[in-house]
Amino acid sequence: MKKIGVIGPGAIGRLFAFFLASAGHDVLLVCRREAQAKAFSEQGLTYVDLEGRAHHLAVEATTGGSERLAEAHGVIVTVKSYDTAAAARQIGALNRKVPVLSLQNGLGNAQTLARDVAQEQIAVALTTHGAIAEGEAKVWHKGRGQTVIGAIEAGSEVADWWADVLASCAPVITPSAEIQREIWRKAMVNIGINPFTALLGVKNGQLLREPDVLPLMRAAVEEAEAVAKLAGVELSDSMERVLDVCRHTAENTSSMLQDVRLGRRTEIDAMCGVIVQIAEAAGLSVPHNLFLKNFIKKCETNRFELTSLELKRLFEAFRADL
Ligand SMILES: NC(=O)C1=CN([C@@H]2O[C@H](COP(=O)(O)OP(=O)(O)OC[C@H]3O[C@@H](n4cnc5c(N)ncnc54)[C@H](OP(=O)(O)O)[C@@H]3O)[C@@H](O)[C@H]2O)C=CC1
Ligand SMILES: CC(C)(CO)C(=O)C(=O)O
Repeated sequence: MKKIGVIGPGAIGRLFAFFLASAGHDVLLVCRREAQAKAFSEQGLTYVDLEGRAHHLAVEATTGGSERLAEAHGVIVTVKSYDTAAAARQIGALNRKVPVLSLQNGLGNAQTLARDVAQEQIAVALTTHGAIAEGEAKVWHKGRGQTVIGAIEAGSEVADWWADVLASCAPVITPSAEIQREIWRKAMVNIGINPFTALLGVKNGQLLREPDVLPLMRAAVEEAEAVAKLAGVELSDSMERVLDVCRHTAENTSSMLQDVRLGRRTEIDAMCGVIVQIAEAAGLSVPHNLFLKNFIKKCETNRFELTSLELKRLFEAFRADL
């Protein structure tokens, strides 16, 4: 059994912490707020399974960051992409080699971790499990998913180490020798779903019933596929995958819709933002991704919801002004 630190015990961190702890691993939840660490220490971790049954486990939690992580055999990063740099610094301060797993969405998390952590220590996992955090110490498991794991450095054994640790507890772990490709594939799905659900205020499945919006989703995903190609990753059929995920996660409230509803920052910069950045550097026009990036930013500061016709007209006006 291993001692595993989880930096960022929000929805997905709590879900995997529960999987690990219930398989007998020793889990340390690394929080950034004292109130959260206190809630875990006093109430334990509550996991509500897919049938709605609640399970409680005692867990260790700290705001002690690097000092308390000193004993960990491995560290999982489950902060949002814009907080990855802070988590990387905490791991870098350990000053020793420890297997690290980025269990996050978005483009660029592994590169951010690699500023403070040796590349050979870093693995990335992409998961389609769905989880919603409630309060400080409870998580609802909202969709059974699959998890793909790969190392970012060829030849590194770090992904096998993590696959072994997680195989005992998290359902369906698939090792991948092509993790960069998986990261881009997941980004395509997030670009095709997340900003649209957030702007319309709808669950994932509703997008399938929005004829005014489906062409915008397709165009955004095709722009992102062209940018992936510039980055050396050839993808095809991304829109079909988007539609498939909408069907399979029809009742999900996407993470971006949850964020805007709660007045939190979204991960748009690590999705459409990266697409815009790479495209601009290469002189490629990506109006749909630029539109989504700009309007999600507006939505973060001043929440609004649009009808699909309003969204279509807003994009047409935006494009005419470019
Ligand atoms: N939820 C889901 O179903 C899925 C999420 N993902 C991805 O997983 C990642 C995490 O998402 P999710 O769990 O939903 O996000 P949450 O916002 O629920 O959780 C993130 C947590 O990280 C904490 N945090 C941020 N910085 C630090 C730090 N330096 N030290 C300690 N804690 C920190 C936050 O603390 P605070 O409470 O103080 O803000 C918050 O509790 C994202 O990239 C997301 O896209 C992927 C698949 C599914
Ligand atoms: C796959 C999807 C779209 C599921 O909701 C997701 O990853 C998210 O919400 O961030």
